[in-house]
Amino acid sequence: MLRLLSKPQFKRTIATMVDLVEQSKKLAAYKAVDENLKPSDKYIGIGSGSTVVYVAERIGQLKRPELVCVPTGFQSKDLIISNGLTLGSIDQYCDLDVAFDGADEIDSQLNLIKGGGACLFQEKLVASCSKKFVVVADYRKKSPEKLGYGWKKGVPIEVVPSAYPKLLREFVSLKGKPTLRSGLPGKAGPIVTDNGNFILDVDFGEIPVEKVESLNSTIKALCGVVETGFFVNMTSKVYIGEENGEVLKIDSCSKL
Ligand SMILES: O=C(CO)[C@H](O)[C@H](O)COP(=O)(O)O
Repeated sequence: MLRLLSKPQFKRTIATMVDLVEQSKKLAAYKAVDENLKPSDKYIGIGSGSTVVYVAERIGQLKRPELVCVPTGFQSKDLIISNGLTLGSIDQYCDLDVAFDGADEIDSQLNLIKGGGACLFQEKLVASCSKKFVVVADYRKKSPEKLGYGWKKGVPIEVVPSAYPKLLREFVSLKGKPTLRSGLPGKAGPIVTDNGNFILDVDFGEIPVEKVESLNSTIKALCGVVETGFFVNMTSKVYIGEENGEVLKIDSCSKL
């Protein structure tokens, strides 16, 4: 029988759910750092988002002043500095030992959708400069069969501002539903990325694992596209914090 929760009960339930998600992010991030940051590593990529906050926190606790951390955007730079880590930039250090980052969705081949925080270009640059790309996420991000199953906001695509009207048309021809990401409520008009570009969120519905790579290539070939939020064949390992407090570790041999 359906029982309605009182307002305080509802608030407590939401608070418990939020705690559970935060806890799972932290457990995944700590384990990923502990298992992947080797004593010989020196150059580290630090991604963006709320899960990577715990990656930076953990690395900060290790007190390794020799580490140089390369950010994927403004938030990430701030995280590096506030955790007492040494900041580098990708144009100084383009040969990284390992990069840690979050994801918006993960399929069974470890393809990702990223860019929920509008940092996808620099995230992909840093990931592609890293020997190992380690993803940290909570249990809500798993969509083994189809990207777009859990993540309903569309695939983030960073575009050159002057090209966006032409790209809106082209995404419709590709059977997508594009939306120019708005800066509201903080800013009237579109979001402007750390690279001075716009973000189009394009809803392609649910995308089967075997179609991700070709869709990504088609989008990349359009004039005006800077980068897509699909990360294909890039992920070395994924650490997922589960609801029960365990951390699921997946690599290319043990797919999701
Ligand atoms: O791609 C990203 C930002 O552009 C983030 O890594 C992604 O949105 C995941 O963020 P969170 O850890 O907060 O869920």
